[in-house]
Amino acid sequence: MTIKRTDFPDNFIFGVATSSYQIEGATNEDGRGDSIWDTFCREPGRIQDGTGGDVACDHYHLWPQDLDLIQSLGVDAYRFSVAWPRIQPDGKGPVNQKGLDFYERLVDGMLERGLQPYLTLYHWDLPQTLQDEGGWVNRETAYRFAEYARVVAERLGGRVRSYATLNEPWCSSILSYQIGEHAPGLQDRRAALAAAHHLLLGHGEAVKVMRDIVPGSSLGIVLNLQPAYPASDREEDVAAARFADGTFNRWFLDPIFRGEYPADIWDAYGEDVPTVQDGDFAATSQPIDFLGVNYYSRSVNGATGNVRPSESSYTHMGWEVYPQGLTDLLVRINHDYTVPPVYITENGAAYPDELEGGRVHDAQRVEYFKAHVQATSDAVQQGVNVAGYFAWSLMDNFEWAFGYSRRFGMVYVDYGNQQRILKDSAKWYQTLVTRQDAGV
Ligand SMILES: OC[C@@H]1[C@@H](O)[C@H](O)[C@@H](O)c2nc(CNc3ccccc3)cn21
Repeated sequence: MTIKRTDFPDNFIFGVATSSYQIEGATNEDGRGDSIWDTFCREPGRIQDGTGGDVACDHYHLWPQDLDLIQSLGVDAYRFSVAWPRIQPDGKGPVNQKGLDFYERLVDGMLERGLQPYLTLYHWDLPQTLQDEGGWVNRETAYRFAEYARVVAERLGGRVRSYATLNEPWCSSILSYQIGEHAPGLQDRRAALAAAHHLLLGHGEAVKVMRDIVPGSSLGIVLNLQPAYPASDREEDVAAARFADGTFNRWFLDPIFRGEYPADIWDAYGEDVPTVQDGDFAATSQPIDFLGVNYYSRSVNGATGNVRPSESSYTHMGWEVYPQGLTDLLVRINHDYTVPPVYITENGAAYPDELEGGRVHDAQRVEYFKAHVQATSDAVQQGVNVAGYFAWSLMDNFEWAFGYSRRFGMVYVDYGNQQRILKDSAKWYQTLVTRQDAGV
């Protein structure tokens, strides 16, 4: 099998993705306020290597060369996120014009290079001042988010045609307020479920506001979805997989596409369920123009916990390489829900890359991308309306609780001198997207 660009529709978008906190640095520059990640990184023990996003890839200063790099790959689009604390340092009220100016220059730079901007409004960097008032557990934050969305849309609306409200509300709620591995690092399921609800409410309120400001633009949301497979056909394993699917996938898909929470999981959550007010589901489920799917791996669920199939290979994050899971996931959501066009907004892998003679031979990552681009094509062939694929990530960057110890980039970053070096995977992607018939 040789996956080729021509295996996809002519208007299929290939891109690369990043996020503000992971690449920008300049956390104290031009009026930017603190985010919850600046606070979290200062708390001892939170980040595996004790680092933070103060410098990261210094993209705030190196963005022209980084856009040149993206352009050199031959991709159609660039998925990036706007840092709320650069736009409203206190999360509400006064707007920081220098922050808006930065993103205006960045977007103009994309357009000048023929790159389509795919903007994400929120990729986890909540202004700390809002967290001081409860963060996403506070329903008011949903309304502050819609106000922030208005500010961005009013400034960039003439240039940007695609807006995702949230990146991965599961991570911004469950991982952050229940599991506690991400900022703000709380461990309270009731708080996490309230946060999840207010994130989805904020998504809905922001879409409502943006419909008037940027008519004709494509508005959507990005979910991390993970297909759950039972370890065996034993009833208890099947039940474990259904519960995992419910808490990870359906708890977010259902309020967006069905205007309700899944009854089985609602019952399982008992008294921890969120307070739902009249009109909330009308907001969370209003029509959107695309669904972004971040896919990395699957889960294999047993009654006594997750299973790690011994015959599979695993990435540096310990995630199983399972490309079939992407096809299965896309076919399933296309069958179970009435979905708009789908973008794979993130897909990629971390491996312990070695710089050798100025080269990085990341053969495992090349194979990962080939297999998952093929899996995406398989879903298209099975009738799923997939409109694009964004590789995670353009370049190595701050990998949240893992700091800089995990490299996801197709471009290597030497943090000592901020040099960018194309890995073999970047070269493979370049041949794919520029129709040079990349071989398998
Ligand atoms: O971990 C790799 C990327 C991360 O760098 C992105 O900022 C984020 O959007 C992202 N989401 C996932 C998948 N979801 C996930 C699940 C468990 C823990 C952390 C992320 C992977 N990634």
